[in-house]
Amino acid sequence: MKIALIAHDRQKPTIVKLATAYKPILAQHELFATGTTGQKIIEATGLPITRFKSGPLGGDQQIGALISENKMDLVIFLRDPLTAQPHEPDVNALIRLSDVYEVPLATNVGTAEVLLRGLDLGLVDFRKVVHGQDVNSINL
Ligand SMILES: O=C(CO)COP(=O)(O)O
Repeated sequence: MKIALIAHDRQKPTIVKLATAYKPILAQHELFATGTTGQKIIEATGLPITRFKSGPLGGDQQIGALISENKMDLVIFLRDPLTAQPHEPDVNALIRLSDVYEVPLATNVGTAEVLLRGLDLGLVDFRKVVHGQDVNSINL
């Protein structure tokens, strides 16, 4: 599965802790991130991550574009609900596209943990249908 990891500045320590705790699960998947978030996770965990631009410089839009092509299966976006972001329209666009394409999205660490545990249990396998795998070969 393709997983996007994104965090606003005040949430970066949290996403680093999350990625460290769930490294064994994350390591089984293809990881993507916005620029600074990806850098911090790579430094802390050594996980291979494809990094896009920083969020305010278009990174959210780059990930949104992949969502619109069904090339992203799960998004963890730890938003800062208490700080205004200069690129709020990009943040909203990414979340909106996740809803349009029915991509599981966590915007806080509590939901992120549920999603990652669910991913490990195969609960996100419905995404394989999107990728053309025969529905009868998937335990839904
Ligand atoms: O701003 C962001 C998401 O909106 C995250 O970008 P960075 O990971 O580059 O800090």
